[in-house]
Amino acid sequence: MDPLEVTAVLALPAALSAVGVDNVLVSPEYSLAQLPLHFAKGLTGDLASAGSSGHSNTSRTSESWTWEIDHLICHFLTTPDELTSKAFDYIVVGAGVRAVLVSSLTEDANVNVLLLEAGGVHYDDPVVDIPAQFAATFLNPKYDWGFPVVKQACSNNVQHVWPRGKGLGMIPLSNHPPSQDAGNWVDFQKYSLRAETFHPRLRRSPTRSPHTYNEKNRGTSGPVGVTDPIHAYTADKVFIDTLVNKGVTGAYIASNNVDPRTWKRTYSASAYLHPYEDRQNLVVLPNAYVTRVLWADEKETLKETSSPRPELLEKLGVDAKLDLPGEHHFASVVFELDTTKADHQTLDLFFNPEFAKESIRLHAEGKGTHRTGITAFAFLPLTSRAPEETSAAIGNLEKDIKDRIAKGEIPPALAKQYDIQLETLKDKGLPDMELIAFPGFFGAREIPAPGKRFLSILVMLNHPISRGSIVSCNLLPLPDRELTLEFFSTPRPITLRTSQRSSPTTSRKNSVLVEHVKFVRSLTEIEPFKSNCTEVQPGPACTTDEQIAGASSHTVGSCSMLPREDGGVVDSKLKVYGTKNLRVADISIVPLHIAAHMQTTAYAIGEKAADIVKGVI
Ligand SMILES: Cc1cc2nc3c(=O)[nH]c(=O)nc-3n(C[C@H](O)[C@H](O)[C@H](O)COP(=O)(O)OP(=O)(O)OC[C@H]3O[C@@H](n4cnc5c(N)ncnc54)[C@H](O)[C@@H]3O)c2cc1C
Repeated sequence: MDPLEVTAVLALPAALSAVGVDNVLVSPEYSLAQLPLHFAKGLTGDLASAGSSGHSNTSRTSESWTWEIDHLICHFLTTPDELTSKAFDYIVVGAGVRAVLVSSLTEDANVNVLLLEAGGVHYDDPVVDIPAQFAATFLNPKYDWGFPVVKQACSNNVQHVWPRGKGLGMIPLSNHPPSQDAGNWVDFQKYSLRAETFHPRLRRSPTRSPHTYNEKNRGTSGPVGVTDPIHAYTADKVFIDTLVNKGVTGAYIASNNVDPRTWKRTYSASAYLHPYEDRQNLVVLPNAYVTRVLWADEKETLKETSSPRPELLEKLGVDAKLDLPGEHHFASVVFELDTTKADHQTLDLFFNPEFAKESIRLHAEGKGTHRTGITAFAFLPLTSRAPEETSAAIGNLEKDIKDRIAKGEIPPALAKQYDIQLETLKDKGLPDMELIAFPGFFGAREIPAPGKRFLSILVMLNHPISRGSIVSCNLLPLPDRELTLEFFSTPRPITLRTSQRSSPTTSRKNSVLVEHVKFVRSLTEIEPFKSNCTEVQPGPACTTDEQIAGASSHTVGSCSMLPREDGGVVDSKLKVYGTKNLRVADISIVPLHIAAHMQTTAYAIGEKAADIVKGVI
């Protein structure tokens, strides 16, 4: 069969259906995560209502689609009607990391690019710009799609929600170059350095844990501003000193995507789009939800996203290969801080409207807590928990996987991934467990009484064994998806039998993640955690593994760059197999999870994609 050729995209409203193209870049891959639904309510103070300057707004329901675009924001934004008469060399769908590509392609004034973004524009929006407000975007429909996922018995039938960025430019905050297990390190380093300018901290606080960095791994002239935090929390010191006293290394103060000249966040739209709004060859249309890519022969259509399950896509007349998205599994343990031991200033203070208001005022003067996001992290090898127990557990896991491969329960492509993951888990130098010291309340259950201060330790699994799925249920009028997380299931659970406390019935949930949660709970036996922190969630009443089980964020791999026979969706030039001019250029091409948050990798992908699409490499 001849490769499929893209001729147009179909976006809502219907007026856009005739937009012609030579090339199409498709992205919209959403990551999975579960976050406490109430979380964002408290932290914003009155900021949410102070809110965005209201540049654009779209309300979307399954019945209606409303357009309200404010033309005044900047001239490169346009309306659907203006577009129908134009032809473009490239149509880019989704303005996450693809903003990098758009900026690079439009350097050539002869190349016309249309960028269609389903969300709105957030320039000059304090919720986005102010670093300490990062949590205010979570599950807020203005910034976050917040997809509900299918409830599953293997994760206690909890209703998880899957946050995904919505709007012009991906806006993550904490900045973590991955460990060197991330594939081609030299290539990665080249492109990630190209994206950032690192600003070392202007002033140093000798009493707090220092930020350390290797100059060779920091960029000096890229568009994304990154700095080490001006402000570190007392809770960070409690966290880091406790890990040091426990004898494990890997805790540090991380950098944030913040420009210290303005103390505002930098994100892909502010770095790669806003500065180029006078380019006549760039047309950006926000609030444009792409529903279909139209092929030249008009016989076949491809769903706007993902690499769904063949049997379901058959019903939709869509040809697709594999669906194996992976996810950083996630849980949290919340501790109340004892303020008689130290003046623990945490993000909980934003629950107080007066404090929140004063913080906004201070930020405008370049002062105060609003300049900083999350600061303290630790990346630890699985083996740092309890070396002997852990290596026995990894042995059990390996045996379990091999048995299932022998029974034909695990497809060959996934078996290859498991081989790599098992080697990573065994490696004493590579991190598998990530701990985030969140200076405030970040729990999945009830909101705490006002006035208290908290330290939440977020526990993330860097190399999860489970795989989820994203399945298209219908194409039009609006796309609908079935999102499944499959936490603790691959497809049936793979267990680590390390805990003496676990009975045979509870061992089903005795996953690596649960072991990590137990590690965090055990920190209360060590100083300074011991005197400063009392566990409130999941709380002392929670003693079985089932009760501990949690959820996650950061999905990759729904359009993996792999050989076709291993279930790959794109080739090494980002081209979707079997097509002539359709590419995917975003985090969904990463086939296997890495020990880092994803934005640095996403920017590296964006920078390299620009070289690929322009034919530089
Ligand atoms: C809540 C949350 C917090 C995070 N925090 C961090 C962090 O602190 N540090 C870090 O390193 N990483 C973080 N990440 C991960 C990081 O943000 C993502 O890995 C990264 O944004 C992925 O970039 P992307 O371009 O692939 O996708 P996205 O950034 O999700 O961009 C996809 C874009 O496409 C648009 N879109 C989707 N469907 C359509 C359609 N049909 N038509 C048109 N447009 C469409 C969406 O609205 C969105 O703007 C976080 C992720 C989440 C969800």
